[in-house]
Amino acid sequence: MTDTQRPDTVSDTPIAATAAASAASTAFSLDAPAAQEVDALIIGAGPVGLFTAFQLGLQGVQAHICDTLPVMGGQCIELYADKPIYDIPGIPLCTGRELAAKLQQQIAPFAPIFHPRTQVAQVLAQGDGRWRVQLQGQEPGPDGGDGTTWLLARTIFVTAGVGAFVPKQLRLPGIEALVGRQVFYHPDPGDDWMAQQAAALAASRAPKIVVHGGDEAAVQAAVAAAQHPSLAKASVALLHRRDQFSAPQALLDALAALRASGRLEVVIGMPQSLEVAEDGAAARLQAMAYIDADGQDQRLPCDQLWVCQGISPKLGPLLEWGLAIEKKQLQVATDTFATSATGIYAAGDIVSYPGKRKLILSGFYEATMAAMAAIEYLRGEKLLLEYTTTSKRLHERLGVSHPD
Ligand SMILES: Cc1cc2nc3c(=O)[nH]c(=O)nc-3n(C[C@H](O)[C@H](O)[C@H](O)COP(=O)(O)OP(=O)(O)OC[C@H]3O[C@@H](n4cnc5c(N)ncnc54)[C@H](O)[C@@H]3O)c2cc1C
Repeated sequence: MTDTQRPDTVSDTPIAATAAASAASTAFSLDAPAAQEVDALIIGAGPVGLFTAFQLGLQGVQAHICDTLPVMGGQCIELYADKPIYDIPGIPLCTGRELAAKLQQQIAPFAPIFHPRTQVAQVLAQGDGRWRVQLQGQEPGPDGGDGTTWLLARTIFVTAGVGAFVPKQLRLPGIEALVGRQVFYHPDPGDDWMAQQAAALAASRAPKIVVHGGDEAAVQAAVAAAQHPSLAKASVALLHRRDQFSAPQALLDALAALRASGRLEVVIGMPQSLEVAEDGAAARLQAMAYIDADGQDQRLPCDQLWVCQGISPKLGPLLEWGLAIEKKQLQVATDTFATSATGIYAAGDIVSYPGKRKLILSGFYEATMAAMAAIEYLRGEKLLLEYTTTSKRLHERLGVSHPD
């Protein structure tokens, strides 16, 4: 089910209202934007969200997965990518990064659709039992729109962990209007993104990129900008409050080499304000004012500002969707992992029930129970237990050979 349709004859109701909702009490939204129909949306691509996609895939359901992070893995990638995990059954030792990679390998046969750098902003009940979900991109979309996608989901799985990992904002007057055009939070310094920035800077004879931050992401972005061939004519400055950076030694060595060669300048200071010129209808960033280590006002010319001040989890809009919550945890039934709203399930660190343990192992169990309950809800019939060892149907879905 992947058709795009305009659900302009169905009603939008906040989740909280659905328990008591009658058709008459709902507000019709005649100008609702087009939405893509999906069977399952997973909110959060941490280990539990990924295993939910696996269990759904085994049952023939292709999931959509969204996350505010650019990559899958949740806490495993964001908080302890290179630290060891010893308590995943059957895997005596792996790092957070390796577990995330193995889970992605496991779900690959089911080709789930990943929406990176996307936060779920709204979940609205429809009169027909489905959920209309607003996915808000962090940057404008390629079509020049505001980066919003709408999905019409039959089931939703909230595997939001400790909250959406979102970049810490740089609080300077006027910065919001520049985000996605000249200001980027925690950019993904891959080839495609670099090429996009090179194209955006092509009109400038001597473009200037300023990276702000002192952690691994900041050093990585500055080194990548200085080394990338498509940005060869851009000057690169790394602005931080002190001349000390926290990153793996190989990255620090690369930074030192680029500084020594003059390709990259480290600027010590604290941002104060942005210098913006009117350029037709749009404001255009020209420079940043900062205070240097001696307390003096300084000016740093700047065509692009890449802000890497760290990432922190925020539960954000999730708390306002109207699902039953206690102490910022979703309440679930332990036989189905259904939430208080029909068709919405939850698993992993975001849920609470008597005896809950915040472990990946528990999350995998909860994800399995939730996916199976959702399949029964979608099909309206009991799900037969099949083993991946012996089931011909499961082998076909996994794309592996079945011994007849
Ligand atoms: C330092 C450390 C070490 C740990 N070591 C272990 C260990 O050894 N063994 C173990 O079992 N557990 C360990 N844990 C705990 C384990 O990491 C968590 O139990 C696990 O990550 C929970 O998985 P999850 O998928 O529920 O949530 P998360 O991993 O938190 O993933 C949730 C994802 O949802 C996204 N998200 C949230 N809200 C939204 C939204 N509205 N829109 C879009 N995306 C959203 C977030 O960005 C995030 O990527 C450790 C935790 C830490 C911090």
